[in-house]
Amino acid sequence: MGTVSLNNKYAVQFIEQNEVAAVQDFIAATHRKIHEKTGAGAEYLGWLEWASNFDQNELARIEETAQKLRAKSDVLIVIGIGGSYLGAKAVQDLLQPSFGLNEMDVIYAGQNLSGRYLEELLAYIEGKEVTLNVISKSGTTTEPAIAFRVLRAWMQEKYGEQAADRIIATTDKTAGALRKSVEKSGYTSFEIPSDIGGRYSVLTAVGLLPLAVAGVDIRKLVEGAAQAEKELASPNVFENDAYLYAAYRQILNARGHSIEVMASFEPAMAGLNEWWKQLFGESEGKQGKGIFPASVIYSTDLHSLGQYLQNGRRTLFETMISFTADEHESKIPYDEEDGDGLNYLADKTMHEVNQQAMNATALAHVEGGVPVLTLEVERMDAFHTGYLLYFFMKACAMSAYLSGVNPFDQPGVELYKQNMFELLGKPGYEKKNN
Ligand SMILES: O=P(O)(O)OC[C@H]1O[C@H](O)[C@H](O)[C@@H](O)[C@@H]1O
Repeated sequence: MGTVSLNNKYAVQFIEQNEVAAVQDFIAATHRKIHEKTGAGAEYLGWLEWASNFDQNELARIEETAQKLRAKSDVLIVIGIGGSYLGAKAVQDLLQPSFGLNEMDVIYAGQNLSGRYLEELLAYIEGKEVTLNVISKSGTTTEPAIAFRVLRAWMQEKYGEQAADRIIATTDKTAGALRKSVEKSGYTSFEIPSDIGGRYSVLTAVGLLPLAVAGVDIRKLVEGAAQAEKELASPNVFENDAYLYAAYRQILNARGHSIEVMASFEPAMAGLNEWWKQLFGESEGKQGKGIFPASVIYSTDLHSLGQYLQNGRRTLFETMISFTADEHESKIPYDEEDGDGLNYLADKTMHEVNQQAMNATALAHVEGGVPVLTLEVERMDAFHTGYLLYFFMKACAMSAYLSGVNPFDQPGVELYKQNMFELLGKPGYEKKNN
C-alpha cells in the first residue's frame, strides 16, 4: 500500500476490474510517453523529477530569504493568480491553524480585480511592516500586475529607496515585464523553471518561498513529493494508484459521469480543493472534453449541496479524501442529564464520528447512483501534503493524455484576456467588442 492509496470499495458496483485491466496497455504506453517526454506538451514535464533532484543551493536560498523576510515583516503579501498562488494558499490552509494568526501573516493579492478587496488589504497593512512576493510566470498577467503597481507605490511611499529590499519577484528567467523590473530595480528574484507550468509549480520557489515564510517545513513537503515519485513510478495500473485514479476517472467519464466532486470532511482542505480544480480544469478542459472539477466540504455542504448529490442529475462521481490517523484528542463528553441524547457517543473522538459521517455519506451516495472513490491519506502534515500534490499532478497528466488532450497548455484562458484588453482600450488591440 502506498503513502496515499485509492480505495474503490464504494465504486466496485460501477466499475469492473476487467475494465481497468483493459486500459493497462494504454496506461503503459502513456507512462512511456510521460517518462520519455514524447507526448504533447512534453517540454513542460520539469515537475516530474523535480523533487528528487531538488537543487540544494536553491532550497537553502529559499530558506535564507524566508528568514530575512520573517525578520523584517509583520505581513508578507503574495501577489499572484492561478498557479502562481493557489499552491501556496492550499498548503498554508491545510497545514496551519484554522483560527488566529500564524507565526507569520501571509496574505494574498492580485488574484482578483476587486477594489473593495484591495482597499481593505491596504487598510489592514496600515502601520505594519510589509514585504511583497510578486509571482508571475509570464510576468504579464493583468490582475497581479495591477496589484503590484498599487502595492509597490504603497511600499515606495512607506519605505522610499528601501522598498526594493522588501520586494521579491518570482518569474521566468528571461521573459516578461516582471523580469525587466527585476533587472531595473534590483529586486531579489527566483526563477520559475521554463519547463514547469504554473499549475505544476507549487514545489518550486513559487510555492516554497511563501510557505517557508509562513513557517511550513518545506523540506518535508519536497521529501513527500520525492517519495511519491518513487512510489508512483510503475507503469502498471494495479501498482500505481495515481494511474488507477486516472483510469477510474476516465472510465466513469466515458459512462456519463462527467463531473467529479472532490469531497473532504476537513475544512482545512478548502484551499487544496481550489488548487486541484485549477490543475484538472486547465489540464483537461479543452477540445470539448474534460471532467468538470467541483468540490465540497462536508459536513457543511451536506446541508446545502447534499440534496443534489443524493438525488439530482446522475452525471457525478465523487472522490473523498480520508485522513486515517486519529490525531486529535477531542472527545464527545459524557453528560449526566443526557438531555440531547448524545451519551451513546460519549468518549468517542471527533475523528471517529467524522469517519462514520464519511462512510454514511458514501453509502448514501452509492445508493443514489454516485460512484465514490476514496483517497486514503494518513495525516495532514507537510510530508503527506507533498506526496498528495505529486499524486494529483501525476494522475492529472495521465488522465489528460488518456482523454486525448495536452495536459500542459491552456489555450482557452486567452480569450477573456484579449477581450479585456480590447474593452479597456489597451493600445494595439482592436475593438471588436465595442
Ligand atoms: O503566473 P502567470 O503567468 O501570471 O499566470 C497565472 C495564471 O494565468 C492564467 O490563469 C493561466 O491559465 C494559469 O495557468 C496561470 O497559472
